[in-house]
Amino acid sequence: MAAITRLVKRTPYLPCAARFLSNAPPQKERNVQWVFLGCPGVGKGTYASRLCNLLGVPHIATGDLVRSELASNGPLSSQLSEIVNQGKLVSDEIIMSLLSKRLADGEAKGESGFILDGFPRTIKQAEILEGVTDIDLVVNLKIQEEALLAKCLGRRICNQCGGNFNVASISIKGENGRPGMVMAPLLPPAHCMSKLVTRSDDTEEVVKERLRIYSEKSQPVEEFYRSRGKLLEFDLPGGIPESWPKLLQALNLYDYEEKQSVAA
Ligand SMILES: Nc1ncnc2c1ncn2[C@@H]1O[C@H](COP(=O)(O)OP(=O)(O)O)[C@@H](O)[C@H]1O
Repeated sequence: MAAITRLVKRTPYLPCAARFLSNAPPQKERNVQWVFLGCPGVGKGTYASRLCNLLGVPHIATGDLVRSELASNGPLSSQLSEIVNQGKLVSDEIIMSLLSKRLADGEAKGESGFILDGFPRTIKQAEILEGVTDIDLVVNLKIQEEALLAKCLGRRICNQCGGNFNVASISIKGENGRPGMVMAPLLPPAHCMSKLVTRSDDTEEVVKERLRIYSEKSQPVEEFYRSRGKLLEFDLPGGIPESWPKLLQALNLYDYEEKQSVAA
């Protein structure tokens, strides 16, 4: 984490989304350092990568780092493949080493700021992160539990362009005061259709284990950040068309997106 430590020492931080957009005179600003938390399948990757495009910061997903290490057939590959395909968590040491390397590579390329997705996933990881840098904001994405399994099982990746899609069509009836929810599938363009693959850890058995591990090991991380006043809870009201504008509003970024699209 040397890269991240140096990064922080050089630059003061903006503590939250509202400050990020405030009209206060610019300080020596650095880009946002945000974290996305949420159960497997909730949509962390989708919303984190959209926000990263908007804010011009890298989207760093530790799941992607693990998958690319696996695909490299390096010394850790067989150990990682067993852990990931059982739905277990990779050790904190391995994750910290993959993440430090990713941050150092980014820093060498001149990256500043980030949105972390899938990290921290344990209290130990949150403590290590807190020891080396300031996180401005932690977004805790939530969705009705019934939708999670279907969303994970519907995930598809295009093995050519790497795009993420979802073939699940979700419709949950509202009852006992709980609102209903409809989520249309997120289908790929025609040229990706025949190249869709499913992640090897997105089987029903493994997803259920990942959800169990999330509540045991990762849910306490929500409280870690809540107690520090950094947690923004966000209940996804539906699919991207309903959720994206509301997320921007919650982050005080609605006008920012409009200004960016006018400038483009
Ligand atoms: N921060 C982390 N700590 C430990 N293991 C991780 C971490 N991030 C990713 N992994 C490993 O990579 C797998 C895939 O992660 P990810 O793509 O984030 O999946 P999910 O869809 O469950 O959010 C996890 O099940 C776990 O084995």
